[in-house]
Amino acid sequence: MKVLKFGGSSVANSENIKKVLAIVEKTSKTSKIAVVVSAFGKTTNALIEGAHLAATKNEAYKTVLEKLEAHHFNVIKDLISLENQPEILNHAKELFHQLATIYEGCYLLEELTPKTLATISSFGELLSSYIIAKAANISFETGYKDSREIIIASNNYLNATVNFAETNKNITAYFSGNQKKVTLLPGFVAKTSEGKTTTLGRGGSDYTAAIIAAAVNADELQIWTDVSGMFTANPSVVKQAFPIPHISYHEAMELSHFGAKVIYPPTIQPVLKKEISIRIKNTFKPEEEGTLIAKETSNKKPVKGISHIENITLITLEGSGMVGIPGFSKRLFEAISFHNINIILITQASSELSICIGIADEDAQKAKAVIDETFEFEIEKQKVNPVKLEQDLCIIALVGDNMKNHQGLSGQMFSSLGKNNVNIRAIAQGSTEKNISAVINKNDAKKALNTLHEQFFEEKIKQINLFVTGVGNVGERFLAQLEQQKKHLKKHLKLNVRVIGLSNSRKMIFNEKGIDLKNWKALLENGESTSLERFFNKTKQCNLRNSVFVDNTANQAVSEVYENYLRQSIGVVTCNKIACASLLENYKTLKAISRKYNAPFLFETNVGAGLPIIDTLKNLINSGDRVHKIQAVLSGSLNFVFNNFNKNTTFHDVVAQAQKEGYTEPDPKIDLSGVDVARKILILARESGYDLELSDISKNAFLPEESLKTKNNDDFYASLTKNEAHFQQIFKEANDKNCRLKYVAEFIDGKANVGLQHIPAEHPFYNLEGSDNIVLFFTDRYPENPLIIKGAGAGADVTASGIFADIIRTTK
Ligand SMILES: Nc1ncnc2c1ncn2[C@@H]1O[C@H](COP(=O)(O)OP(=O)(O)O)[C@@H](O)[C@H]1O
Ligand SMILES: N[C@@H](CC(=O)OP(=O)(O)O)C(=O)O
Repeated sequence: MKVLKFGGSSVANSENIKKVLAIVEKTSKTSKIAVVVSAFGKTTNALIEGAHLAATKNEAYKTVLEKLEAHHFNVIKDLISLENQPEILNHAKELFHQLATIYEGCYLLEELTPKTLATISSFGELLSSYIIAKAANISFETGYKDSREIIIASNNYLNATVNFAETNKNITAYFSGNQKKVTLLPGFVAKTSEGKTTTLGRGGSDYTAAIIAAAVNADELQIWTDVSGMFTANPSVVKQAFPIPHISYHEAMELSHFGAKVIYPPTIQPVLKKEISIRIKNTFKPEEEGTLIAKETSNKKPVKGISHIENITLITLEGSGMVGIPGFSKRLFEAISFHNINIILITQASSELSICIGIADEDAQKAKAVIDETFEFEIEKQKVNPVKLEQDLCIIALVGDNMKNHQGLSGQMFSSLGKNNVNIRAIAQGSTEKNISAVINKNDAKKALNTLHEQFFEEKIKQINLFVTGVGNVGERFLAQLEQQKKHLKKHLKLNVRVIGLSNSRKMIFNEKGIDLKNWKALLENGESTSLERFFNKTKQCNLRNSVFVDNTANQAVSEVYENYLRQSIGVVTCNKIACASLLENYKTLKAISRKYNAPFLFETNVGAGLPIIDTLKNLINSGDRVHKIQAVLSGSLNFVFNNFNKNTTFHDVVAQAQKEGYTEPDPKIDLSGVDVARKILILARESGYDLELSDISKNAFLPEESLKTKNNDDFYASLTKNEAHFQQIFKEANDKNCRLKYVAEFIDGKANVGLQHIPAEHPFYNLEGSDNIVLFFTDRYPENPLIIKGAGAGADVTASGIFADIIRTTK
């Protein structure tokens, strides 16, 4: 014999019930079966809500009742042919009439006892089982048995304890005398020995099915629900979660205790003793295998699943008077259990200075009152502090029988949470090591579950969540490259890089599933208005793991918000040089915060666009080398300008061309004044370990004073035209000596300067083409022949590729 249980979601409406009937009919062809059904989805909640409304003198209970009645009548009309409807509708009407009378009693008396609430809740299953049994009978012979006649339980009405001796006798007697292939029974409900209706606790239909399965020694217990098995994590929170094919009783119990709702924890007890296997199946995808729960599993993976319980309060009892005095914990636990408060987690510091327990939020105030009363004397004598409550928490737990045989799992768990700025308030690990639990803030639950899932189940694909600001030349190219490389990154680097937030100076858009990069322009145009603060707040709210803020602007204000991101453990990748070239103190603070919060701060594109200059320098320094001298041509735009400027061109036109090709900063004066090059050599000096300010760098300006003083691009260009003779003179002086003009940056033994130089033909800078950059590092290991890096040092495409490389570096 097999026992099949269909949950509320499986019988939520007539369409679903038809699917259930098909499964029942098919299974009954090969085995005798008992079918346990829950109330139609959400009915129990509605019944309870109606009861509370009635007892608080709120007439809205009538609306709840009307809606329930209408839904049940509609299901009957959908499933049963017209001529058979009257009998069934009449019986349902009779049940609703009884329910209305009980509600009215609560309304008049303004009272709701657990006994009355249990009776009210039982109507969901009584109605559903009756209707489904009648519908089934149309196609195949189906018996019906009211579970209250066979399951006997205590008068703890909302969470009754089963009398197994009586119950098992009743069940075996009933089924041995019943030859029907299919018998339908309501879940959740039972009767006390005095004959009163009682219930087995929320989710108790699973328990009904398990009790029957154990009593009849069933071949299998099948739990049919709306997901294809027990998942590695709650699939509605962790999209990447997948069904666990095979899991042990203990693992399933731990997971369900810690919130994996697919089965109700006590379910396992009766079937475990008899070693009856449980199969979790999906009513809507019956062809999928689901999860098999049995005594042993062949799957030796240490972590089988991750689950969480929401709405937890931590209660801490602490005080110096507790040290070395036996009996404190005993008194605490006795007081708590006497008041029927369930303890979910316990931790005690080995110093014995504090005991900390985790309980459901709804019990918090009661628990505080009980504990304060129990320790009234000690609190008055200041041996123990008044109880401390911390709310809005949740528990996350790693579960697996085999965790005990693997070292370092808790280390991995806590370090990956720490890296993603998830603050851990308490931890507990059972001595059986089947479960490692952590108490964290409720708002971090989604991030924590996804982080742990990635760590323990998705070694292969890592998700990177980008928040990108700036969609100018560089930003646009970056988004295009990302779209183009998406598949490659997934396949070869196992990275799933998604843009979650995107903004320009006016608008922003967010999509937690990832913005469609084929269509970002139109989406952004229709986005909401933005500010740096709003973009940051929204990013913070998303609270996603592996988050990176990408600055593709050259904007001062944007460079001033990096610290906010880093403090949230959100990495920063930027091509904007302003932050790293700002005051030394600020640069050092950003670096320190990046280290403290474990958030990468990467700016490879600050020098030489996509060329690996800063990364190479870091590798030299980290491996113990020392930089003595740097000589470099670091301005792609100035190089382009002086490579193309001669007596046949005008300085104005060449600069305009450089800007058009995307080599200059948005304000070309930043390049031509030498400020941009000064910033770059400053960053290289700082990365080499020298404490320099921008003001320490001497600049040999070649622009006339008048051009330097202009306030906008138009005036700047006009001044270039006006001073054409000055620029031609500069060219002529170099040309007359057979030299080329290069804007050179130098750093020698702690001092830096930038300026235009005459470069002779034999010098390595002489043949530097187009917008190329070159850097010569003279170090302990490269004293005579420098380490040279050379290549295109400006342009949107190469800069975007440098940003790209930094984003990949954040994952290392
Ligand atoms: N680890 C998990 N695996 C599968 N489902 C889970 C898990 N954790 C939580 N759930 C949730 O449990 C739901 C099924 O439980 P429930 O709503 O009680 O079903 P039913 O209506 O069949 O009784 C799923 O839809 C899913 O959202
Ligand atoms: N209907 C009851 C019992 C039950 O087990 O329901 P479900 O199978 O839908 O979780 C409840 O909601 O608690």
